[in-house]
Amino acid sequence: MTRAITLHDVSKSYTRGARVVDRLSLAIAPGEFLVLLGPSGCGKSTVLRMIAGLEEIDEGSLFLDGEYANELPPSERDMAMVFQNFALYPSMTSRDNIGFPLRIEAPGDDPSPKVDATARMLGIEEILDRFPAQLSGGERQRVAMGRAIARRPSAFLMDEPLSNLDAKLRNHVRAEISQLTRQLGVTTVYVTHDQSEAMSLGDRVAVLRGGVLQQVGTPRAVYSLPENVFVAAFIGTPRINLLRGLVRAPLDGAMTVSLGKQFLRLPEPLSLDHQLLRVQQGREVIVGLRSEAVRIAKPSAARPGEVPLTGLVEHLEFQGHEVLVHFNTGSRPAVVPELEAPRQASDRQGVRRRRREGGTVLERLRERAGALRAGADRESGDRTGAVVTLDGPGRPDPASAEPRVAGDLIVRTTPDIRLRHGMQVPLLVDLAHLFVFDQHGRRICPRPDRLPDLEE
Ligand SMILES: Nc1ncnc2c1ncn2[C@@H]1O[C@H](COP(=O)(O)OP(=O)(O)OP(=O)(O)O)[C@@H](O)[C@H]1O
Repeated sequence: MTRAITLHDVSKSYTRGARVVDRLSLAIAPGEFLVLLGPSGCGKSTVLRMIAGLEEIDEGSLFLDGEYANELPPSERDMAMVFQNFALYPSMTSRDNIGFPLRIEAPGDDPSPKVDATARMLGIEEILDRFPAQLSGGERQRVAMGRAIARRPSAFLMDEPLSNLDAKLRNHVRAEISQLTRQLGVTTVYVTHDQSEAMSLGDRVAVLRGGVLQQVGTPRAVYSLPENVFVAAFIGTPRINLLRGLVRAPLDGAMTVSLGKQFLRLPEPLSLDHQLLRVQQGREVIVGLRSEAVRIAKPSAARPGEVPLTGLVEHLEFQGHEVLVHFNTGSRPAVVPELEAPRQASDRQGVRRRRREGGTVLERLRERAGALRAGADRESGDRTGAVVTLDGPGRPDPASAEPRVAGDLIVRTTPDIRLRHGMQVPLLVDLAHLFVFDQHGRRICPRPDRLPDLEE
């Protein structure tokens, strides 16, 4: 039987003070493949270990198939864990490793039929008599999977199971895991910091940052409608272009989003999404353009909804089937500095120091928004908003956060377009793919489900 796993307002702190998981609520359906995604140190493994019963839940509740399970011992949860280091017993053959949980579960029973069936399913019959030291990384991971599935648990909990494999093997085993879990129809909770892994495996992806759930949705939804700038920047390759913009909405002229030296003119009649931007008049916003939102073409080739920009070629990344062109458009990139950062207490000092020095773009945006706002968000229960997102403890030196090559706008193009460093190139921006985030980093275009409070 496969199970429903529900977390309700679950929190956890290891030491007095900072919560590493902060009021997390998630409902995972029976048979669902849910990926917990987020940067290192955001609390993913802690959530998994709380579900497994290996870590105590400080506050909130865990329900398994609707039954309160906070105090249920791990052995009674009927779940199997797969770890990144495979955790095989070195002195046991693959056969014994796979059969080990079966022998614990039913001492005296011969585990061979189940071990053989599992090995057939994974295509590892040939290596059953070898020891872990005689196996490749991929084979070891398959044996570890075999051990997890042999006793047909009601849920799999996988903690970065592919991170010790090389890139090619990772893709291969990733496909196998997807196939296998779907075939078995067992609820799976899978932890990773690799967004492409999350997108390709998950029925749904839950994005965590600093222990706080930012968004949960299908891979398509989190990519196409990220709720805040953190999710937008964490998901998608190449990373979304984030530019500082200023909304101008004169009473007697066209509405524009200024990007420093150039601007995006919003076509009239204004769409509802663009009309709602009017309340941002005179305010700084963050403009998000995924690489597919911009193409290289002359203004005369513009289709409805496309507006012109120009860019100076600063760098070309040849990828074989495509080229990533880094343009300088004269705009200033907005930085999400904590994306890859582990939480570190010592970072707090750095935050204070950077605040005194003026801080990064988003720090300044956040400060303008006011610290009070963060408190208001917490009280009103809105903890996914980017005030919290941008105000977290994990804040490394912005310079080291994301090595960005020169250029503020990355555009994908086919390799047959001949471009050279220093060329000025006409671009068209498809406003149907325009994202705008407010000072708090929350998405305001396309409009969020909940319309923003006009008093904010
Ligand atoms: N046993 C522990 N005692 C104290 N702090 C811990 C313990 N385990 C984890 N932490 C801290 O809790 C935070 C969350 O850790 P966790 O392992 O859940 O994150 P993660 O998102 O899985 O990270 P990674 O991807 O690097 O494994 C980190 O700051 C970590 O240092």
